[in-house]
Amino acid sequence: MKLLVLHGPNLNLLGEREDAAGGRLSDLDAALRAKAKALGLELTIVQSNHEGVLIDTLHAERKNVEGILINPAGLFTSYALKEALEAVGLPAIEVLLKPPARESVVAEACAMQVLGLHGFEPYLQALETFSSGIFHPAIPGPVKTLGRRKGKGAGSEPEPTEAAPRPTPKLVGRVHPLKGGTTADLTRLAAPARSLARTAQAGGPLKTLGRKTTATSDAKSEDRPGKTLGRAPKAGAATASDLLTRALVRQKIADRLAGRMSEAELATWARAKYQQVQRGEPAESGHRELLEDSLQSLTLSHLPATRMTDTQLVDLMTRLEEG
Ligand SMILES: O=C1C[C@@](O)(C(=O)O)C[C@@H](O)[C@@H]1O
Repeated sequence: MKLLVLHGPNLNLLGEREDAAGGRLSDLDAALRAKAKALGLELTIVQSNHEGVLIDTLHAERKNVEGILINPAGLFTSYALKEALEAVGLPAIEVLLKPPARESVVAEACAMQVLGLHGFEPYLQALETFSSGIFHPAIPGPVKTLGRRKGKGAGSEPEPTEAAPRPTPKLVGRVHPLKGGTTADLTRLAAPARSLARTAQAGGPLKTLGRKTTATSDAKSEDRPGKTLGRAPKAGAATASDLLTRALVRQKIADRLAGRMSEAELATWARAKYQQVQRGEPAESGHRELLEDSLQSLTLSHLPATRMTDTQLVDLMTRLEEG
């Protein structure tokens, strides 16, 4: 598998501008090449301080590679980079050695985001995720198995046909572990990627990476028995009309199917809702996992590589009805 690795502005000074535990950019590239060799991946690595060069590289390499690993660095809020990734339509993972000061826009066009605190681990993690085959069309994705654990081996699923879309990969919850987080929090970001790969290989529903990264969200995000639907958990939190329910998601999908909402609007809504739930806002009791999985699929449903057809949207509505 061939991958494009993009390093954004100032990463040429990695290890010089700050005390980076992992070393300099040349060390990072050496570590990436060694890991890629071990995993049987081929890398094209480009660093640039210029947004346009990064975009031109994406365009130029789009037919030569099957995936993109990008650290946009200070360009993490670039809509131009985000749109370039969307235009290219390849599975992408955003890697940031340190969590950014604010939400990454580039992450909106990526299937996953891997954040780190020390060393080059998030980059290596991303390579492992690519090599797990999770983005490969032969692996059945959660569009079919969402919310239902079939326990089948990947080999028992039929190969997707030309018409069948690629599996929907999962997001790393766009988390900010530095806000009150510790190194231990970040270790928890690394572990689920391995479990995700294993789950993908087993053909089961994919796990969320980086979900529940802080103690607070851990505590809040569990479904508590007896929790009343629609009760606002605290002042300033979600109101009943904001509450994430299966009916609400079904309504949004219906709006999209009826043309009242565009593909991109549905994806943006799903992303925002997913983030709210990750921050601990309530979801319909007993259905949190199905709702989170549905939002993750919808978040990616407008991207070429992971687009959901109308039939799949209807199928998802049915699962939400049954679930
Ligand atoms: O330049 C960088 C480095 C970075 O991309 C990282 O990988 O830690 C994080 C960005 O927020 C910052 O602008």
